[in-house]
Amino acid sequence: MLLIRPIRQSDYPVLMQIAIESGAGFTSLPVNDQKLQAKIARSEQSFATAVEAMGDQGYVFVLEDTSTGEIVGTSGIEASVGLENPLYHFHKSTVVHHSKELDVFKQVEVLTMCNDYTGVSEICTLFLREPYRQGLNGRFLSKVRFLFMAEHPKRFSKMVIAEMRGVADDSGLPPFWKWLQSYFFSIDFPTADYMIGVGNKGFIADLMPRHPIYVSLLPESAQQVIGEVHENTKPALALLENEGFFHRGYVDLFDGGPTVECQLKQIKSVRNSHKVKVLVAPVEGNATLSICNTHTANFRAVFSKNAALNDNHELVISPELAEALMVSNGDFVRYLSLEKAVK
Ligand SMILES: CC(C)(COP(=O)(O)OP(=O)(O)OC[C@H]1O[C@@H](n2cnc3c(N)ncnc32)[C@H](O)[C@@H]1OP(=O)(O)O)[C@@H](O)C(=O)NCCC(=O)NCCSC(=O)CCC(=O)O
Ligand SMILES: NC(=[NH2+])NCCC[C@H](N)C(=O)O
Repeated sequence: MLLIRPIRQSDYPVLMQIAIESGAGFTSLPVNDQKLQAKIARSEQSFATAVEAMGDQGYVFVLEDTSTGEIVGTSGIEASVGLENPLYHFHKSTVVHHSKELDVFKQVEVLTMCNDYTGVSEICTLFLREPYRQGLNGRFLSKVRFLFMAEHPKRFSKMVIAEMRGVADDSGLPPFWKWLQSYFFSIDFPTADYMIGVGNKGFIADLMPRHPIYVSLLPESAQQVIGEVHENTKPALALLENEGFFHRGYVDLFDGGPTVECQLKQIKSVRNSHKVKVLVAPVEGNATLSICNTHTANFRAVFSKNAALNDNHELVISPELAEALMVSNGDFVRYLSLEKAVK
């Protein structure tokens, strides 16, 4: 069975392995002992703390294959970004240059640096190891955040964003970064991404162009990737677009990847999840459900067909699922169908 639970200290070696596998551009997992250890400790503390209002919490979930005990994926939520460390984006907007005398009307695009998403919640760190990229595993890992947020809304902002990794060329370097590197930064992309990942962001304010940038003055290769995602991130974006996330012109400073947003209560999986009591009994349902308990430190989520609603609006779940979810008769769970919507 595949089970999602909060990360713990003993998962450190595998988190480091995933940080290495995910590569440059996967900003939230820098290959740095101290930062990864601190990330786990902060997550443990966040899950364990009774939170009445969102603050500086960060939650990391792992996907465990219970048949082997192996960790095969990660998924995360930052409760409120940009408060400890500024959160920067470029915003792409339109400027009109118009001369009545000459009858010239030019609409041009500019990128302006901003901190517009300060204080919102961010979903992040979505990574599934390659052999497990099959069936409903990726959907489960992405959507589990929405079950948790639906169950614990006080811990999160009304607005949720996701920063999607931008396009990289065959050598792994973002075409968008190349012009910034040559004119402004003089450091390579992995170094810049690493510095962001470990929270050293001061160099952005020091070195970034101070004025809005005309998109048409950038090299063609940089213009083309603004708002586009990395090949490996296309499934992650498709999952979020199905949830109702959309792009409003905010892009990453370094690789031009899009940041997408959705109001928490508008997220499809938040709207379509239900909280019910459980009844533990052998059962074979006809739809695959993703189910979580209502705990925080002992949060558990699974997906299975061995669950179905009965006429009393209880969710009947098999004893095996009840044990994995740490629930018994009469406890509450929250569930969501993982089936693909018929288009
Ligand atoms: C993101 C995941 C976990 C997704 O898992 P899978 O690859 O198994 O996904 P999947 O279930 O097969 O596909 C999910 C949906 O994407 C669609 N899909 C698949 N390939 C596609 C492509 N090339 N272009 C467009 N859509 C595509 C599928 O049809 C499906 O849509 P339907 O459901 O409609 O059929 C994985 O790909 C992964 O680990 N990627 C590498 C790491 C990465 O780049 N992570 C995102 C970083 S960005 C981040 O972390 C922020 C975002 C976030 O946290 O959510
Ligand atoms: N444009 C970017 N590279 N943004 C970071 C994308 C990766 C992802 N959001 C993470 O958790 O790390």
